[in-house]
Amino acid sequence: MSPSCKFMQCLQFAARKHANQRRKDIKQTPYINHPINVSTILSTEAYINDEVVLMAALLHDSVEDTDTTFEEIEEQFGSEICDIVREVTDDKSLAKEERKRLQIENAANCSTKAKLIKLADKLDNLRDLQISLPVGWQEERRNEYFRWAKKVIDNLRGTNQHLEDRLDEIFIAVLN
Ligand SMILES: Nc1nc2c(ncn2[C@@H]2O[C@H](COP(=O)(O)OP(=O)(O)O)[C@@H](OP(=O)(O)OP(=O)(O)O)[C@H]2O)c(=O)[nH]1
Ligand SMILES: [Mn+2]
Repeated sequence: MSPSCKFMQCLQFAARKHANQRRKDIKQTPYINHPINVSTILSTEAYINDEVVLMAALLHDSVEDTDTTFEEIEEQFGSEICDIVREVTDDKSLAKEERKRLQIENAANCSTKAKLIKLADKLDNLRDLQISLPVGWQEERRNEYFRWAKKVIDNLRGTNQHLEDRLDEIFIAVLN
């Protein structure tokens, strides 16, 4: 199976939008590696072949973290993908504590497609955290992220056993 023309355009769009952004690690990894990882995890580890999900994964942080608007996404990639991106986008106008609380509270009410992206997003972030501490973070902040992520994941269960198993392996290794 080869990726569709639409999928490749989506990859280009996400790469352009995240072009000047870096991850928080010491190596300043290009940010686009993370949306690519999330889409790849869904394809290779969760066995998802629905391109709507794989494309929404590429776009999942574009509105939250770049100048991308939902209107742009809807115009370029359609309303179904746009609605999924909307579901996985935090409202940055809210205080961080409130955003984190809402992720836990709203997780169970998401669509299955949005839940898949949330599972893969957390899995990639937790893997990064296992490898290294983001610049400026102390050990306690990493532990707090692990504890919070488990609360979000606990409200997403029953969505994809492959991803939930990978996440549980991490929680067993890092939480007591
Ligand atoms: N582990 C890790 N995370 C990094 C790194 N660079 C950037 N991030 C991003 O940081 C976010 C987690 O950090 P927080 O302090 O909790 O959130 P904040 O950036 O919104 O303030 C994640 O956002 P997110 O994808 O929107 O997910 P989430 O906020 O739903 O967890 C993650 O993608 C890195 O090097 N390692
Ligand atoms: Mn993300």
